[in-house]
Amino acid sequence: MSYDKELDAAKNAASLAARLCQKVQKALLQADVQSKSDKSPVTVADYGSQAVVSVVLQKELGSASFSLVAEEDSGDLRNEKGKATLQRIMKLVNETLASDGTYGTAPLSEEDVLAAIDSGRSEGGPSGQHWVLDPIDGTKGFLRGDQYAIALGLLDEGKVVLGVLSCPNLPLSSLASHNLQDDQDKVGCLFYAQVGSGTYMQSLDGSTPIKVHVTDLDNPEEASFFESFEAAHSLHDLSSLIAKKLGVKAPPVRIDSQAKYGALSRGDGAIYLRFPHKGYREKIWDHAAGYLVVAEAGGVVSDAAGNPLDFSKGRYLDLHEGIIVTNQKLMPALLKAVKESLNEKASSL
Ligand SMILES: Nc1ncnc2c1ncn2[C@@H]1O[C@H](COP(=O)(O)OS(=O)(=O)O)[C@@H](OP(=O)(O)O)[C@H]1O
Ligand SMILES: [Mg+2]
Ligand SMILES: [Mg+2]
Ligand SMILES: [Mg+2]
Repeated sequence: MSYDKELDAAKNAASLAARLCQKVQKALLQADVQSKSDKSPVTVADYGSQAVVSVVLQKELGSASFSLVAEEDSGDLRNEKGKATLQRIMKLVNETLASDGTYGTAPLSEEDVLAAIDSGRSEGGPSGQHWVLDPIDGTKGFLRGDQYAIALGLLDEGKVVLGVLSCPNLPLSSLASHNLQDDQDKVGCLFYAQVGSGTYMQSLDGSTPIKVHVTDLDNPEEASFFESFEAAHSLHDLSSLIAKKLGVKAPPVRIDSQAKYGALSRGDGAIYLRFPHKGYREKIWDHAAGYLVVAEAGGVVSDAAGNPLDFSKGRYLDLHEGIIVTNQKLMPALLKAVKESLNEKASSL
């Protein structure tokens, strides 16, 4: 089965949402940032991006059987306190849709915007098609002016069949060769993958796509690894123990969001390690798009016991301990190092 039509719609949606996010990141006001009930930050751009993606997908593909599993909901925007924020989101969404020329025929009302955000309340699951969206993955990175991604996947019968990652701040050239002082380096990458068809990257302003591959490195000593920028999101001590066991010499590359999956898919680094603190449950929108982008580029994504990720269980992923990503050659050694490190950690408690 081909998902070409869905892929075109997803690329449009994720690119347009990036336009909205870039505009907000350039002129971020304190008033644009709110705290959710779990204390994590959310901005007008998270809500606006979710609304834009929902509207574009439904305009392109119809709304009859549309199902979207997405991170944000409109709860905090429906009370008195949220009124001004909602106004700002509506303005942003309408300006963004109008800037494209294709989607902005009639401006959306406040109710339309709330409904577009809330279309993301689907529970997903093992049957039928469900879009999976993180409107801004790495909100903390977004607030710092660092990396973030608009991550959009499509599930069909419980399997990820499309993955699109829009990374507005990721340099087009490899992070491995990237000179952070060199602000001439162009940024803004769009990664996309369709199951069975490989992974491609183009610039967000529409350059010719190039096919990308994970690294073919087989010596762990030459590998470098990615992990979360935020220590609260992943156990940095544990990844450093794993890296030491593998003989990795390079220091960790800490960047926010699924930009890590994008960077890995083009071989900027060889390994991604993610070990959340005890009790945290991973959500499918934090991994669905990134997973396919890496898998179609020849990489392997699994939990810490080597099991494949199962996106068919609803909004959450059930995992053993954490998520590890690398190429096929390095995976056996990585799994061994992970197992030994987890055992050491358990016996030291
Ligand atoms: N405690 C905890 N543990 C693990 N993960 C958490 C935790 N809290 C949040 N999150 C999720 O992390 C998402 C951000 O992705 P990363 O961890 O890759 O980026 S970062 O480097 O930490 O910024 C982030 O995604 P966004 O909310 O979309 O930014 C969260 O879903
Ligand atoms: Mg996220
Ligand atoms: Mg998010
Ligand atoms: Mg969030």
